[in-house]
Amino acid sequence: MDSKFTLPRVTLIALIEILLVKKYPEASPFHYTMISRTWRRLRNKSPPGQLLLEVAERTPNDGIILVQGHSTNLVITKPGPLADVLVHHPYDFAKFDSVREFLQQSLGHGLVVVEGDQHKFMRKNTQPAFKFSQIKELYPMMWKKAVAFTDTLKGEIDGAESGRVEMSRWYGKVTLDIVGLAAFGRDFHAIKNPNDALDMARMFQETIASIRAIYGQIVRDKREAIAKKEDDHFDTLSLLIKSGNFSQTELVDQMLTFLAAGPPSAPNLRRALPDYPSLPAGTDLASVLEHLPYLNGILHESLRLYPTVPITVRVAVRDTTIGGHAVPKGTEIIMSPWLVNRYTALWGPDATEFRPERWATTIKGEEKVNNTGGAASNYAQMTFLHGPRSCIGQGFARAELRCLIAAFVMEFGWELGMKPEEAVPGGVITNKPRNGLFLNLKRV
Ligand code: HEM
Repeated sequence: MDSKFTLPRVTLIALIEILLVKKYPEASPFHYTMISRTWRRLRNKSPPGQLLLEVAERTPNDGIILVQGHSTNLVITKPGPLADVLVHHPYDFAKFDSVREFLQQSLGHGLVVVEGDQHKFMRKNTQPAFKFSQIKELYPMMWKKAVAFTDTLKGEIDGAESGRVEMSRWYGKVTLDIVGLAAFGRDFHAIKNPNDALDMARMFQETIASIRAIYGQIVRDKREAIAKKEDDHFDTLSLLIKSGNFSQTELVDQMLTFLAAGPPSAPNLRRALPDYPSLPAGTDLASVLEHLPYLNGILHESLRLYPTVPITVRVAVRDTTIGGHAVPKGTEIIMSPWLVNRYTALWGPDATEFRPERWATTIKGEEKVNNTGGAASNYAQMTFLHGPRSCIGQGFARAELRCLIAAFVMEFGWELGMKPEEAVPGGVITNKPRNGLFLNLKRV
C-alpha cells in the first residue's frame, strides 16, 4: 500500500486536503486520511470491509475518518459517532437512491427499501411480529427443521459414518424452510425436495414477477383463512394481516423482504437435551439454548467475525452533525460491520481471533452467557446494526442459528474438507464463502 504514495499522488492528496480544510473548516479536528478510489479495486481482492479495517488500524482517529474521492465520505469507526448516525438522528441519513432502486426491483417497497416517515410507520407495525415472545413460540418449529437438516446431511454422506459435504447449499435451504414457515405458515420443503417449485432461492434468480404472483396468492389465501377464522397461527404474515395496517402490495413486499433476508452457522448440550432429537412436552427450548455459554459464544463469535452485511452506506439527507462535527447534506457515510467487529481499538489485540469464550463470564464458578463479548460498548458488535434501521430479524436469526448449530453438533464432528486458504469469505453485498464451504463430516 505504501508504494501507492508516489510524489505526484502525495502532492495531489495534500492539495485536496488543503481544499477540504478550507471547505469544511469544522472538519479540521478530525483525524483524517485521504484515500483514493483506486482502493475500490484493491478491495475486490480481499473480503468486503477488509480494506476499511486496514485503513482504520493505520489511521489514528476519534471515530470518524474523512475519505476524499470524487465525493466526501466519512468512515465511522467508533461507538459515539455510530450512535449518532444509527440511533440519535437516524432519519438524517438514507440509503443511496441507486441501492434502493436495485433492492426495489426484487423487494418492492419492503422495510429494507423505504425511508423517512414511511419507514417509521412500517417498522412500528412490523416490530410486534418479531418480539421475543413471538420468537419463543417459533423455537420448536426451528428445532424440527434443524433436525431435518441433520437428517439431510446424513443422506448426503449416504448414511455412512463420514463423508464430504458442501454446506452452504444446505443452510440456504433450511433457512428458507424456516422463514417460509415463520413468515407464511407454509412449509416449502426445500431441504427435502431440492427441485420443489417453491425453491425460492432459484426462483429469485429466474423471475421476480412469478414470485410476486405466488406470494400474492399466499397472502390472499391467508386473508381468507383469517376472515373465516381458520387461522390461529403465530406466523408473521398472519400478524401483519391482523394488524390491519398493510395493503395487499405492502404485504407481498414485506414477505419478499423477509425471505430475501433469511439465508444469510457437546456435552453440555447432551445434558441440556437428554432426549435429543425429541423435545419432551413443556421443554422451554428458547431458555435451554439461550443459556448455553459455549453454543452462544460460537454463535456470537461467528456473527462478529463474519457479518453477513460487511459494509453499509448512507447519505446525509440534510445538514446534520456527527460526533459534534457539522456534516453537510450529501455527505456519504460508510459504516462497516466488518471493520468495527474486528477493530483492535474496540476488541483489543486479539480482535481477529475466533474466541467463543469471550462471550462467557464466570460467576461464582459457573459459566454464564454475556452479551458484550468483553467489549466496552454494544456498538462494537455491528452485525445487525443498531437503532430503527437495525435488522428487525436479528432475534429470529439468532434463534434459528442456535437450533441449527445445536442439532448439527449433536450429530456430527467435522474437519475442513478443503484447503484452508480456499475457505475464505467473499461476495460483494453480502458475505458468503467464496469457494463454498466443504466439510468432512463424521457421525458422533
Ligand atoms: C444472520 C442473519 C442476518 C443478518 C446478519 C442480518 C443483518 C442485517 C443488517 C446488517 C441489516 C441492515 C442493512 C442496512 O441497513 O444496510 C438488516 C436489515 C433487515 N433485516 Fe436482517 N439480517 C439477518 C437475518 C434476517 C432475517 C432472518 C430477517 C427476517 C426474517 C431479516 C430481516 C431484515 C429486515 C426486514 C431488515 C430491514 C430493517 C429496516 O430497515 O428497518 N434479517 N439485516
